Amino acid sequence: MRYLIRGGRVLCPDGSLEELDLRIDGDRIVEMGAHLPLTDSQVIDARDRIVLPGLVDPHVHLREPGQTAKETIETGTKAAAAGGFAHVCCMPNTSPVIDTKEIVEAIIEKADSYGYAKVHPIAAITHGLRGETLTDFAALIAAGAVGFTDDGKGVQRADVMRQALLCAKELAVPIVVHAEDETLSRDGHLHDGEVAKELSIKGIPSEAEAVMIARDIVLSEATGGAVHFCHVSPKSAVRVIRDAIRAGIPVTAEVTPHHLLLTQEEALRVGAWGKVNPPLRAATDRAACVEGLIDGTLSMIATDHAPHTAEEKARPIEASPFGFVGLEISFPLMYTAFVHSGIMALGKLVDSMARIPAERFKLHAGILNVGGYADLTLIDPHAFRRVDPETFYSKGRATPFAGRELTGWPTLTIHRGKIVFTRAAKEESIR
Ligand SMILES: NC(=O)N[C@@H](CC(=O)O)C(=O)O
Ligand SMILES: [Zn+2]
Ligand SMILES: [Zn+2]
Repeated sequence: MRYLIRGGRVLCPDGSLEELDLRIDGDRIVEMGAHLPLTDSQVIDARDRIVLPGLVDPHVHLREPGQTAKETIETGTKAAAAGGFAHVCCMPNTSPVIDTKEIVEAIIEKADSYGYAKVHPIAAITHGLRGETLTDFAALIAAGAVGFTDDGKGVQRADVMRQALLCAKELAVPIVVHAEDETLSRDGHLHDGEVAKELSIKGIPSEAEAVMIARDIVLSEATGGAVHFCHVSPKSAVRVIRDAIRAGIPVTAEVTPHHLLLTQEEALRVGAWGKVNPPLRAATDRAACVEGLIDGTLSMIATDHAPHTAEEKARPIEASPFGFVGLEISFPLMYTAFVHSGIMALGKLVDSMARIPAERFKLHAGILNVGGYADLTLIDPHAFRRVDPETFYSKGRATPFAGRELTGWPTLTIHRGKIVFTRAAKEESIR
């Protein structure tokens, strides 16, 4: 199949927007230029659209194998396509845990058979996420794993983390850190602040996250093993990561749209739909995350898409699991808050949502160029729509952003030369 994507403003690798046509042949971009001839290609009208590289999300939970009432590889990758993502890294806290090469291979194969988006498993650091013995990193990488994490839990033992970093250095992959010291976080449900106090709910202090980040920076420096910090949320953590990067220690970090845009007060408004780990914190923490995004300390945006069933997220806060969905609204959330508002250049946002995560996990993705894979996303920078969880492809419905008016919605997603998502024209602007 040949497509001619015509008349759009294309985000070029140097960050500029240029009115260019793109030709796709098979799974590749074969031509980019002004006013390309039709030559037996099917036209995709991209006037009034911005053309971006397919986005890359370094942190999603697809829940397969084992938790298919929450999500499946099929529904999760459909949600990715609807959010403009061509690549997602999936987390290993499934059941069974992604700790064998057979499970890694099965996930990749299944995702490829659907073809909505590429899935790159991040395998477990330790068997069963028990925090004790390392998995077979080399075998898991050979099967397609792009990093290692015990996400959902922090690796409590420093000796185990040091060993993991030594192996990671040897194999040139990052250790992806969910930072949570359980001696400080245990039994907590919300940020340890005013709202938790008001609701008489046990809190999770910022230090539970920051002390483990500080520990792993020290271990990264000592071993030379690379660390990627997940979903950074407290001010203290942003500061120590910034210092570590300045000191040349091989660390990177991601931040979520929810930690950039929301605070602990959400619990009063949306209850368990705003319960997430790490928790939505204080206004000073949120401001520090924004500062970290702007200055490049937090160089990647991750959704931490964490679907649960409607029943689970309808429970009272203390009985509900941590996490909510994000894939289908992450780009419009970020675009509206940071680009439409004039705070950040589009090129920088897309770097943080495509090029930089692709580089970190060595994915062939994240920029538009001739000869590269035809993974791309058309964005409507004009229309405003409200977030309506009922329209999600994900099985998850919970999000504290329900009802928000956003712009910058993906209207068409192409993955490996195939159209994998189009937004229905009837979903027109509300403004
Ligand atoms: N973020 C969450 O609140 N939940 C995640 C686990 C995690 O990312 O730590 C989940 O798997 O549900
Ligand atoms: Zn986590
Ligand atoms: Zn996660």
